[in-house]
Amino acid sequence: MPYCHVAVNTPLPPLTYACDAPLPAGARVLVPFRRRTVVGIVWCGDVSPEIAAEKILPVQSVFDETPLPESWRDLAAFAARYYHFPLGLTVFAALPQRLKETRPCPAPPPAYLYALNESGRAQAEPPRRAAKQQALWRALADAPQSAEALKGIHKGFAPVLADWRQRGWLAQTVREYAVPPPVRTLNDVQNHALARIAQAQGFAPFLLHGITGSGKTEVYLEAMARVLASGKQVLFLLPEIGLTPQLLARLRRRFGEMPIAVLHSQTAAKQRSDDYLRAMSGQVRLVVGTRLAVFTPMADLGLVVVDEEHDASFKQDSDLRYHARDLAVWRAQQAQCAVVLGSATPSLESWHRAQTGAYALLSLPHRAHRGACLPHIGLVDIARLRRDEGIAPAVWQALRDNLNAGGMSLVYLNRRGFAPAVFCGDCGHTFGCPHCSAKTVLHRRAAQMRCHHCGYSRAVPDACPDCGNQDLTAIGHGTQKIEAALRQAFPYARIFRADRDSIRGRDDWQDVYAAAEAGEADILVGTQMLAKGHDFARLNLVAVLNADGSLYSADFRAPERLFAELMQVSGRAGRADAAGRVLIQTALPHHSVFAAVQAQNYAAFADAQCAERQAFALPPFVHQAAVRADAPDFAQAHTLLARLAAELSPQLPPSVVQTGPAAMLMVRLAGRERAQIFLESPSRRDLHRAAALWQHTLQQHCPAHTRWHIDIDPQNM
Ligand SMILES: Nc1ncnc2c1ncn2[C@@H]1O[C@H](COP(=O)(O)OP(=O)(O)OP(=O)(O)O)[C@@H](O)[C@H]1O
Ligand SMILES: [Zn+2]
Repeated sequence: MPYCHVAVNTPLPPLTYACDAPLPAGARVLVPFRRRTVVGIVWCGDVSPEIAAEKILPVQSVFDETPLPESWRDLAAFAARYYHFPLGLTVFAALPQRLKETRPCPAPPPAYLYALNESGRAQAEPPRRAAKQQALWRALADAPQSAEALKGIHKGFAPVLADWRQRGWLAQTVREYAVPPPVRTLNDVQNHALARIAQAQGFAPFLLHGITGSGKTEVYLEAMARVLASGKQVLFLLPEIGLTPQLLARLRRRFGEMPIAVLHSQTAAKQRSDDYLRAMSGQVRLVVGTRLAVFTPMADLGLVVVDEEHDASFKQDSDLRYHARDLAVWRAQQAQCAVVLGSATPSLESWHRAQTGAYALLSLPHRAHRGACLPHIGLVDIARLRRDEGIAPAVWQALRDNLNAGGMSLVYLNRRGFAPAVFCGDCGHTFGCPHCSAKTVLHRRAAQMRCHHCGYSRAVPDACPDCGNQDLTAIGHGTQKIEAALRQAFPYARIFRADRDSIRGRDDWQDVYAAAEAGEADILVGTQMLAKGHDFARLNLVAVLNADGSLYSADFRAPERLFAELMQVSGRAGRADAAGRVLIQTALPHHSVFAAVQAQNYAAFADAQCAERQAFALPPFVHQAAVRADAPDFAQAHTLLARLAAELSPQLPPSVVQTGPAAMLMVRLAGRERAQIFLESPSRRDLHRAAALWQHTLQQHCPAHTRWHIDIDPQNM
């Protein structure tokens, strides 16, 4: 009897089942597991059993679906190995919801074109009184028609079409999509970058470093167009908030009716599995999405693009802690195609690779729109200044002047809610989250105090729980409070706020965009949502209200992140004809990050940071892994790691340095306290050996109250 290995959604390695005939690897099956029936993916279709044959249960049923291709299985296997995460869990993390369910998930039918065939033409037209049917008939006699086109002629076309097809009057062909001609001509530097990408043979990683507004997106679009025109597939990854209606509209403009799979966490389950399967079968050639889209099976991948490659949202911070950019590069290598990582402020990891020659560097040093230049960046020292509603007098003045002159302004702060802290002026009581080492944030409209880390919320207290004082003070400013202050100061201005509270669905975005794009907004107030990727011609003033927060952080990536954030948001100003101006409020105007931001010289900043990282033996000069444990009580997590560290230390490869255990920067999260150990080595192989050792040990020695995980290339401390 044949046996197979099946990956199921558990930490166990693939399990052995019996089957009637060898099964194709990648097939979706139902298998009995712990007295339930679960979905599994056949990992090896024909194996010899390692356990007694009578103990092996049979596969219950095999879905009649196309198996997941080998390239996809290799990707999942690689991710499981690299991130030291169980294969079964990795496989299921990479599948869309519908494919994890115990029912068939048929592939959606391809898009067809319909036309009358010989026998159809031989029939009489429908009678005149059925005017709509007659219109359908004529269209079908005229030329092949898509379902959308027919719907435009007659909303109720479907039953009519079905009837005619049944009578054998119709021919149907799978619809082919051509790539429309380019919308605009690229400038010389864009063309140069495009040519390098287009000429690449085999695996070819590029770092496209282009300042904000330099036309990187246009380069991606043209590189994508060439690959799509050749019939191959393209994977285009963007950060969580880069997937805006504006970008989708740009893709539509460039690629016309060509189907695009758009995959992100908010895509409806049915749509996601449909798109997934369409990409797998090659029906859809262009896949656009956030980090999870990196797992889309694509049979004929010809190009991978990662926009804003430095963005932290490409790294998943739970379960399978993968970095979508890094997996994207791996996929390009697997498919032997080009991969373009683009950014105005590349991650130091990618920059370093471009410096050492591992990636080819392409540069777009100027803004693309003729006449647009980089904005002027000014610092507003707020250490000694009195601020009114969190805004310095110079910034108020600039906003007022710009409003009077008919300009559009963006007020940026990285803090949603009304006020970041509420406290009691009498006894000093502050309102922390009971589950995290964080303060709760006041959301005034919802009349709640919320924790932005775990989602805890409570009603706004009437009085201080310690001393009964009813006069509680809200300190600091969130987007809601700033919006209120701006509305009061400029009652006639058209003000829009965009943050995760005000923007829930696509329509909310659409409203803000439509207004901003049409130049019908005077002031935009918002968080990172507004900082990235947008291109509003009238926007000529950016005010950054709180830039300093992260400079007090102990995370060595803080300056890199702040620089990127400030360059991004500054980059929204002056992208078209209006000259741009940026004002950054800071209490630390002499900090070196601000000098670099003012100079708007990424290369100089990156080289200085790299020199520092090298001196302190930090990434990208060493590779890191974090081993973390969390428990109800810090001591439990700490003790476990300390004990195992002492045990494992003599077994580690000599190049691996092990530090800790120490508390995570935010110790308490959602009721658990967290400790971590860092493993560092200049050798990837040694690091992986050490991580495997830890994984193996923790699997055997972790007490029930403690959870653990390994984070390879951790981005958070
Ligand atoms: N060759 C060109 N000729 C004229 N205008 C161009 C050209 N390329 C791009 N643009 C325009 O310049 C602006 C910036 O282009 P694009 O959005 O592609 O830049 P980007 O580098 O992707 O921007 P960012 O990273 O800041 O989001 C857009 O308004 C775009 O339409
Ligand atoms: Zn919390």
